Amino acid sequence: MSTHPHVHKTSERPAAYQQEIYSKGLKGIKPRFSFDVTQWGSMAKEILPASAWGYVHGNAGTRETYENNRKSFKKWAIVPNRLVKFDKVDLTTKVLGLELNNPLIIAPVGVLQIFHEDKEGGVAKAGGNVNVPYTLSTAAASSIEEAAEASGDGLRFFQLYWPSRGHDDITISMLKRAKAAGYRALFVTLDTYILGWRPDDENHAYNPFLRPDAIGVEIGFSDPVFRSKFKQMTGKQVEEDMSNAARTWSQIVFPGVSNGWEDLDFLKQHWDGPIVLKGIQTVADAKKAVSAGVQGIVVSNHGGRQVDGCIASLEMLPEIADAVGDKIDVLFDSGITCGADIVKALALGAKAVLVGRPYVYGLAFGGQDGVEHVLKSLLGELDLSLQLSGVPSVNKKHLNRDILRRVE
Ligand SMILES: Cc1cc2nc3c(=O)[nH]c(=O)nc-3n(C[C@H](O)[C@H](O)[C@H](O)COP(=O)(O)O)c2cc1C
Ligand SMILES: O=C(O)C(=O)c1ccccc1
Repeated sequence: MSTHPHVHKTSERPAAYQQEIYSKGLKGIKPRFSFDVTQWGSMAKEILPASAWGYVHGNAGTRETYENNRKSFKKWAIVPNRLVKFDKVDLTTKVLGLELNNPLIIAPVGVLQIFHEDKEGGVAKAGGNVNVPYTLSTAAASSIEEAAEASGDGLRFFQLYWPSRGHDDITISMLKRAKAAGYRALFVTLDTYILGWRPDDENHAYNPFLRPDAIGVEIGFSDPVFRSKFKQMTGKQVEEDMSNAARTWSQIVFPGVSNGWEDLDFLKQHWDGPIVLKGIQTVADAKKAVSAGVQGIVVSNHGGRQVDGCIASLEMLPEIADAVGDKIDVLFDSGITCGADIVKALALGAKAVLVGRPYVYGLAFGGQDGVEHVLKSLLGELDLSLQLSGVPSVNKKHLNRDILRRVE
């Protein structure tokens, strides 16, 4: 595992985004995008076709898990400290053996072409420009190599939708490609071996993975092993029978059945680098992750998109962090909308957080620039919130539960 820090593009603290905006204001230049995080969704909704909006904003069942995620942040309130003298907040954190400038990671989201032509490459570039690692989804609308090229010297991770063991050859092929293309960690998503019950998508009869233009299956269509397997099965190239090929790929990466803990040895054999299990929700599973010898977990319920009626991901975070936080890197996602939410998740034990929908909204309303705006806004607010709460760094010795009060 390499411990080289990635390229540090800017020495400016994230809060400087605010000064930049005010300086431009003096010259009569108004900001291009709203700073009101509650508006980002509606700005995206105005632009997107109803099916695409339904897909990104949609959730499992009655949306209860999603709402629980949102409510869980309001059950904690920040309690600031006074007369704490320090220069600026140190936002750096060491995760998976990598020095991150910021405790923020771009969550893997599939089929970004639906939202903007800048798609995966634009998001990866935005991340690189603001020192936020990018995670490429297996369900991407760009190939592993294409996204890597766009990402350039930006830090990037690969998210695996893990085929059943009968397709180990395809899994190995994806892992090899990701390694060769410079992805530094493997995020294995455990909660989505099939898509959840999603009324928004069902109402639009819309599965972004099974579009006639086959834009969400790029990683499969560009995979030499999948291509030759498909040829063997059907006698055809994928381009000659796109809908059949897309369905076949989708059944491989969403097989409907989970692999088991015992199968993780296989991934460890074929991935030379850190492995993170995404979708952990119990202390028992977190402990199994430690025993399995992986480097990290993401405490996540997939943003409320998979199982309805679930506990908020944030509710589970403290006990999971207490149980395994000193042994592996505990990351978090599901429901983060603003800088203060990031403060809370970090204080409750996460070393870094992933965000999904906020940046997808940014992509929809502003392409790469919109994503940059969202990431800079989240980081800017995080920076100022900590400065104004008397918290000099995101290190656990400064940022921990002492800064929060439970306020049911
Ligand atoms: C439109 C959409 C597509 C997603 N696609 C993937 C994916 O391909 N792989 C994955 O591991 N997670 C996927 N996720 C889940 C995110 O990685 C993340 O867990 C979730 O969005 C976090 O919640 P948040 O949106 O509230 O930040 C997707 C989420 C959304 C909203
Ligand atoms: O929508 C999702 O949550 C998801 O994981 C996904 C992404 C792309 C295609 C299908 C499912």
